[in-house]
This record gives sequence, C-alpha cells and structure tokens, in this order.
Amino acid sequence: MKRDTGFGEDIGLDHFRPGTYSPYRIFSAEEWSRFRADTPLTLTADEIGRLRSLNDPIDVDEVSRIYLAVSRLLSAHVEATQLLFKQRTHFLNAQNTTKTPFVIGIAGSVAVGKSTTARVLQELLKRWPSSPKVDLVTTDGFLYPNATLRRDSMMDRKGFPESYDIGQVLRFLSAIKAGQPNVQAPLYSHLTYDVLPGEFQTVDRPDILIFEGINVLQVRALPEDGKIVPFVSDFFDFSIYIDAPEELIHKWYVERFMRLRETAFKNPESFFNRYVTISEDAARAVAEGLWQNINLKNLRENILPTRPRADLILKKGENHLIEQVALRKL
Ligand SMILES: Nc1ncnc2c1ncn2[C@@H]1O[C@H](COP(=O)(O)OP(=O)(O)OP(=O)(O)O)[C@@H](O)[C@H]1O
Ligand SMILES: CC(C)(CO)[C@@H](O)C(=O)NCCC(=O)O
Repeated sequence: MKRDTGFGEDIGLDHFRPGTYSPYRIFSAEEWSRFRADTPLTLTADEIGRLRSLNDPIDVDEVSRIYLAVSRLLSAHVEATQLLFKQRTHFLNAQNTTKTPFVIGIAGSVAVGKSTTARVLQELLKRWPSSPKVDLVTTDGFLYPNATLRRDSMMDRKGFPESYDIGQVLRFLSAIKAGQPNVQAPLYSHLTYDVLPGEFQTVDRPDILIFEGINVLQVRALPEDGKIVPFVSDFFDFSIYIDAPEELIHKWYVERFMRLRETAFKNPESFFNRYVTISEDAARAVAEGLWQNINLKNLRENILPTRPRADLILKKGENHLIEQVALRKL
C-alpha cells in the first residue's frame, strides 16, 4: 500500500520518484515504538540512573519510545555479523582469525544531537549480551589543529571536509577493522576549541565502535591517477543520520551557545570566554554569525547531501522528539 508520509519527498531522494519507489521504509514514531512490544525492552532503575548520569537532557520516555527499538535493531545486526564470522571461520577451517568491532557511523548537522544520541545508544547497546564493550569516538579529534587552519586561512571552514585529516581517519578505521589492539584516536577540546596535542583515546578491540561526526558519510572525489580510495563509510557496518528541520537545528545551536555562555565559557581557558562579558544581544549575534556563515553552509553543502547514504534516518521535531524513522529496506 502506498503511504504518503511526506518524508519520502523530503529526504533528498527525488531521483527515486517518491511515492513510486523509495529505498526506505518510513515509520511514524508511534509505529516505530511498537517494535519494543515483543521483547522485554524496559529500562531497569540502574540503567535509567546511568543514562541520567550522562547529564544529557534526553527524556527517559523518549529512550523507551524510540531508542530502545533502535538498539534492538542494531543488536540484531551485531549478532548476525558475529554469527556469520563464526560460521565463516568454521567453514574455512581458519585459525587465528581476529574478531573485529562492529562499526556504527552517526552523521548529521552540528548541534542536531549526534553526541547525545551516540552516548544514549552506547549505554543501551552495552546491555545486550553480544556487545558488552561499546566505545565511542568523535571525528572532532581528526580536525587539523587551529594553527594549521589559521595558516591556511581555514578557521571559518572548521567542520568542512577540507578541515579534517581524512588520511588519519582512514588509517584509524583500517586499524580498528583489522582488529588491532590499543588503537589511538586523537582528541579535541571544545574548551580550547582545538585538538589536544599528544592526547589520545585508546580503543582496544570493543564489540562495537560508534564513530560520530558531521562528515562520516561524506565521499571524496576519486583521484585522477585512478587509485582506489576508500570512503570512511566503507568501514561501517551500519550508519545513522540524525535529521531535523534547519530552523530547529538553528535554534538548538544558538540555545546551546547561550547556555554554554552561562557555564563552560566562563572558564578563563575557554576559547569563547571573550563572549561572557559582552551583552546578551551581542553574544547572540556571534552565535547567529557562526551558524549562518559556517555551520548552516556546511549543512547545506556537505552534510545534508549525505543523508540518502544512511541505513537509518531519525527525524526530529520540536524538543528533539523523534517524529519519523526511515529504515533502508534490506
Ligand atoms: N535527545 C535530546 N533531547 C533533548 N536535548 C537534546 C537531545 N539531543 C541533543 N540535545 C541538545 O541539543 C544540543 C546539541 O546536542 P549535541 O551536542 O549532542 O549535538 P551534536 O550534533 O553532537 O553537536 P556538535 O556537532 O556540535 O558536536 C545540546 O544542547 C544538547 O543538550
Ligand atoms: C567541531 C565542529 C566542527 C563539529 O563538532 C563544530 O562544533 C564547530 O566547531 N564548528 C565551527 C563553527 C562553530 O564554532 O560552531
């Protein structure tokens, strides 16, 4: 039965002639929430406590309504992949094969809620017996240092494809997928607004790696010398795009900036400390400028076009509540 949800037209898949064929099956939040009915998908008090301790504003009802079913779907993929690995090892009579992490990519605009979603999914995925160890890495650490961005006049291009050391990203993911122990990921500080020189996060053979960032579904132009270059997403077993109307993300970005002005920016070491003493209106104008000139441009030019590459699209409305879910048909 053809259903007109309005979402198909909206997800950048015009060439699929929406309404006729879409690679996605679209669910309303209510339909999606029913997927938890057939398994004991309730949160224990302990889990609710752990989610609260993340200090994210996410509502526990929203976790039960939407994210539990997402974690169940992901866990089914993890289990199927692990089983396939076992059977292949047996079939090939192979020895010394290394189990490699299941890699989940999370993409979407600046301030759409990627980090929050990633932290919640990390907590939820840990409760499944097949994946007790779930690590989370963000692509922020793979940005070039500010000194390099300044030298190349790219400070207003932070977050654009050219501001990341993509070779370093690919080397990191290759090492993860090769099952190497103690792989190091560089770290970024939102306090200093710069990468942390010589500081790393160690990723040691987790069951799942969540790799989160605005650029994770981007593709690169093929080099003219005919060499094959991998895309970041070649290393993903599953990818999620967090979506929301532009105007809402805009609002969330400015609200977060104004909230940080009352908290983190007050730290004298904060890159944004200078905006604590200016008037509220002037600070709001700074946030508006950063949104319009950098993050919105980047969303339109480089992030939104990657949405049709995701396996799962979570579309938010007011208050970050998920309104629609689009799942790629297998
Ligand atoms: N599910 C949610 N419920 C309520 N608030 C949320 C939710 N997700 C994110 N937020 C709020 O929205 C803002 C942006 O979220 P977050 O920092 O997770 O975004 P992000 O996509 O990781 O951004 P960036 O790319 O800048 O790191 C934050 O103020 C966060 O607290
Ligand atoms: C580090 C990124 C690119 C992504 O998280 C983003 O938070 C950022 O710094 N964007 C540049 C413009 C701004 O300061 O919002």
